[in-house]
Amino acid sequence: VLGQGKWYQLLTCCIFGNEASPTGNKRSIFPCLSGDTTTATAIKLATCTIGLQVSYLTWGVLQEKVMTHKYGEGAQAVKFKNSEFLVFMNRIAAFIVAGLYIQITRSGQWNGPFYRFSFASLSNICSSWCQYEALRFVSFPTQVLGKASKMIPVMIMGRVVSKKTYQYYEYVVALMISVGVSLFLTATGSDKHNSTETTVSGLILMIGYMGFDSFTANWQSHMFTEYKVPSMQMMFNVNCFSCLFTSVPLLISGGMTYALAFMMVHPSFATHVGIISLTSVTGQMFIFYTLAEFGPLVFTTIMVTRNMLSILLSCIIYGHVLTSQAALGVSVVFCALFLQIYAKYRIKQKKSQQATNPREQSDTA
Ligand SMILES: Nc1ncnc2c1ncn2[C@@H]1O[C@H](COP(=O)(O)OS(=O)(=O)O)[C@@H](OP(=O)(O)O)[C@H]1O
Repeated sequence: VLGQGKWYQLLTCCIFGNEASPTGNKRSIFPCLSGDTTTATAIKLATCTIGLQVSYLTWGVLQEKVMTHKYGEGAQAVKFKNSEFLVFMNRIAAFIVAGLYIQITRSGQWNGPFYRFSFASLSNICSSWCQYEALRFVSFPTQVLGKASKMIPVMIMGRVVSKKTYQYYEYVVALMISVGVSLFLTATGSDKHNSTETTVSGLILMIGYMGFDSFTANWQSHMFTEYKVPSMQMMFNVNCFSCLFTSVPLLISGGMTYALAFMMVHPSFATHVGIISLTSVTGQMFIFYTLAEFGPLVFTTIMVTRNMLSILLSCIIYGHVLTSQAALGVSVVFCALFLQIYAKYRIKQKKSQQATNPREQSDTA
């Protein structure tokens, strides 16, 4: 009787999960983007890049505005001082949207043990915490510069988490992108006004950020391949744990009461938070779609080149001239991306040649 009860089923699903459906993660968030041809893959990749760029560009600008803008009039104007609340709002919005999507499309497919999603949630929260804490010891531009080399830890973590092996050219590409983005960011003045001295604590927190961040993407990718988890279920499950992990400290510290009272007094703050959460939701939809379709390395490449592309775009729009160092940085990054595409094409060509050759031999025989 116990073995057939609803609660028993729920418990086993949480611990062991359901059996993976063979079409699991093929149920895409963006059903219009289907197909495996080169053109279809290129369209998917372009959509992921644009989606991540637009979402996180708007998100970044608004988040900075909310944290630096003073709400209220004259001498009574005050700044909002609780970044943890913004992280919580982003997670709860993502949780609600993913839940509504699953409910409306009736696509609930509970693949994989539920508790295993908590690992990605915990490491994501830890990476966010390290990132915000590091800003007390290193300047924001220095942090952005440090993140430029994030592809290498993602590759190392890929070996640890999923025993993934990378080709030599992929390490070369990662190194070239790290160097190119760093060259570009230092040339465009992104590392000027470095008022905060970089300390050992800052360095340790940045290493912590890289470790947790690379674990998150690799673990999610592992869950996608191992259990065929659909992207929206990943978003729902990870954010379910994240809501729990972020709300408890907020409630204990009184941050939740402070933030809700701030919202009541300054309705424009509530509007800003709503818009940030919305951009965070679209950002997460693109994160999980990109991870499911292309894996953690491509996802990190898009995120790493994100800052450079946005500065480059503003230079093009406003007609700013790039310094020779910045131009060199952009050239190195584009050469690396070209090298990656070319190497993948050559490998694919070699594989198809190897597959067709035996048939040709048997035909002639
Ligand atoms: N894999 C994965 N899963 C879920 N969420 C993720 C993931 N990677 C990045 N993020 C969230 O995206 C926000 C921007 O992250 P980063 O600052 O690390 O991005 S960047 O690499 O510097 O561009 C940031 O959001 P906040 O935590 O709300 O600040 C990250 O938590």
